[in-house]
Amino acid sequence: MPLEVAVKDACSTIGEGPHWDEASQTLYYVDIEDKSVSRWNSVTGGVQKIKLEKTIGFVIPSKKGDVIIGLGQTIARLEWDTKKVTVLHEVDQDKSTRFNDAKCDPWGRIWAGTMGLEKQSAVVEKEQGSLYCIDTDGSIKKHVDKVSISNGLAWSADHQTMYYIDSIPRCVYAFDYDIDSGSPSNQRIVVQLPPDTERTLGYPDGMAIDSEGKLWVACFYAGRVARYDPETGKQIQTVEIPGLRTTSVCFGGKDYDDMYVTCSRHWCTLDELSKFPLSGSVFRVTGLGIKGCPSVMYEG
Ligand SMILES: O=C(O)[C@H](O)[C@@H](O)[C@H](O)[C@H](O)CO
Ligand SMILES: [Zn+2]
Repeated sequence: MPLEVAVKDACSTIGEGPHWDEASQTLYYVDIEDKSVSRWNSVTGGVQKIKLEKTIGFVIPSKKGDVIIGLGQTIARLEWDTKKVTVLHEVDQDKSTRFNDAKCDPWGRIWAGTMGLEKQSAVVEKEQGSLYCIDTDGSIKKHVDKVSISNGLAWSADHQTMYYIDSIPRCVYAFDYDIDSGSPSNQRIVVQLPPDTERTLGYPDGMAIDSEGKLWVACFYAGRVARYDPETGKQIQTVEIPGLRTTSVCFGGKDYDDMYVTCSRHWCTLDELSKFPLSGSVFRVTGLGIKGCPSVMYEG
């Protein structure tokens, strides 16, 4: 299936957190260690970038018209035009962590997780992170702790299941999900990558769900996005990506039939950069023949 570079050299460090904004036909993404957030206009090809003062783990547009960001250990609002940052919450004050990936549930609550600081890709002090929910009234609550690298999130179409990735145990978990209260329960493993395949099958990272309820998982160090059936835990399709450190995926474009993929350039070896010179770019995959689910904005 056709793959093209949507944004060349989009990120100099860890490209992450693609979020398709339908109204503006733009793609938001972050460059975590570059401390920047960008917005690429798919119609004009133009990119707007805002530099920040701390690492940025995610960006999610809100219904108020600003964006919510995971800035260091804080959740903040960023007004795009004025660049004004307002901190809403600070977490993990007794630990060395930072916010990483986040996603809204179908009701528009933000689920955002933290991770220990990396010295190298996927090298962290284990179980330092947590998963938080920021409700539409602005309140924050911790739901899961002892997370190593909090990553991809997705919800089933019937809203009854929440999927969640911790990259270090290399699994995708499922929880029963109560959409009315925003509470997950009954955690179980639905996909487990086999041991000793870290450099071939990679670490599961960002995730998106398609209209058939299948999970698309960015596989860091594997240069691919893998499609899994959460019912069987089996891989059913893969898309090769010319960036070994594939970090995340979302759907966008007309009818949500395009897939956008981010990857990292951070800590790439010279050998890796010569084999994968496009590391750090944002890719668009077309012709998949499936439809993805929209990115949900924050309703608060
Ligand atoms: O993209 C992310 O989520 C982290 O910020 C990354 O650093 C990688 O995930 C990690 O290194 C491999 O799992
Ligand atoms: Zn990630």
